[in-house]
Amino acid sequence: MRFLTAGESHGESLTGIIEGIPANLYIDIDFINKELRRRQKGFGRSSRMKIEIDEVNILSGVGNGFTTGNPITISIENKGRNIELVEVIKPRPGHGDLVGALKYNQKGGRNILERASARETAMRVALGSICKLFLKEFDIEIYSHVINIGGIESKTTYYTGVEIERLAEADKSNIQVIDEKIEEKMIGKIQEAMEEGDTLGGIIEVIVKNPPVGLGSHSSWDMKLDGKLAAAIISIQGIKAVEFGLGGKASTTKGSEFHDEIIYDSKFRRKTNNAGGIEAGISNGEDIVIRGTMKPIPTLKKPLDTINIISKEKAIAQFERSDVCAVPSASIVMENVVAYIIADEFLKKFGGNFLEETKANYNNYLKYLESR
Ligand SMILES: Cc1cc2nc3c(=O)[nH]c(=O)nc-3n(C[C@H](O)[C@H](O)[C@H](O)COP(=O)(O)O)c2cc1C
Ligand SMILES: C=C(O[C@@H]1CC(C(=O)O)=C[C@@H](OP(=O)(O)O)[C@H]1O)C(=O)O
Repeated sequence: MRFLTAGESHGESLTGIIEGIPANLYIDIDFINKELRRRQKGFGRSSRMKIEIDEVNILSGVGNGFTTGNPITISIENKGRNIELVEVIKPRPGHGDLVGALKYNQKGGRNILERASARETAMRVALGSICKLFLKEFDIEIYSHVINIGGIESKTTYYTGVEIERLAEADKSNIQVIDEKIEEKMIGKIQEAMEEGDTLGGIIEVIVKNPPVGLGSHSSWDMKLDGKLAAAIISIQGIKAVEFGLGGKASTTKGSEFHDEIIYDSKFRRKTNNAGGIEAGISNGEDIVIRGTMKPIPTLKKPLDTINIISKEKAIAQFERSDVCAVPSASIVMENVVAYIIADEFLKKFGGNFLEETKANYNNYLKYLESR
């Protein structure tokens, strides 16, 4: 598979093309639009989220509700495009304004931020949700929840014992968190930052339920599933760290505690899941558990010091309408970016130009696994 997105934050619309989804997959447009709305929620987002009501328009690759095997083109209108676009000559530390203006020989940061902006993630969610629909055909589901905002923590799923069944509950919350009491505290923390003219980041956990053994490969660096997932997640605006399973805690855990002992219970399983479901770049059949850390939003109402690109004099960074915290939205983006990588690897392994063919290949593989 491959995909491409195009479109500026305040341009006419966003466009995306995804190629390689097999024919005969039912495209539930309501599901895609619901994913887009999930991405827009969250206390701490700017007024832009009240202007945009993201909805897809499918322009190719789908007929009578089913994929045809042709490239699928999607567009999403930018309802928030009618604002005055001023040049950004007092670049914001942490955004793309200065680096982009220098690299592309632009007077200021406007043309850069228009594309660096996380508006682009609306299209990645739309395309990723097609991948989610594909994965659902194989009972693979992807969940996320926010486990930290500005230092306020919620339990991680897999080693502190939050039952995996509760993951869907995060959707009921305004900020994609499982625990209501923690939700209140997190909202309080965002409110505080808002009043101080500051911003916040946090940590997101994504769980892939029911992946088969064998996605990705150990055999070359660019075929490893963890490497592909990490690259895709780090490419989300603002994400600065990615970890799998126990992640950073691996450095302080003994081998005897870290590694997941192998058991056999009609199939090969693990007693624990500290590896986060991937060993040697290959999924091991346990849930895939990934965390992404998001930095605080770079645009501050109480701006940081910077330098005027034209005069080279000291200045304070330009402020324009901005989110204070977008971790809940990034959580939905992360789910969908993960969906693309998992679907891509799934198709690399099982192939098929039409859904029934992929299913037959998959069922054959499951039979083979049973025989091991
Ligand atoms: C959902 C989402 C919303 C964001 N909203 C803003 C915002 O309103 N203002 C801002 O300065 N940055 C925002 N960001 C982060 C910037 O887009 C990002 O920091 C910038 O493009 C630079 O990229 P980098 O942080 O990956 O280096 C947002 C990120 C995400 C994922
Ligand atoms: C538009 C979205 O997010 C935007 C991401 C963003 C940035 O700099 O990344 C800056 C803000 O844009 P604006 O200045 O127009 O309010 C966010 O609202 C979106 O998520 O759909």
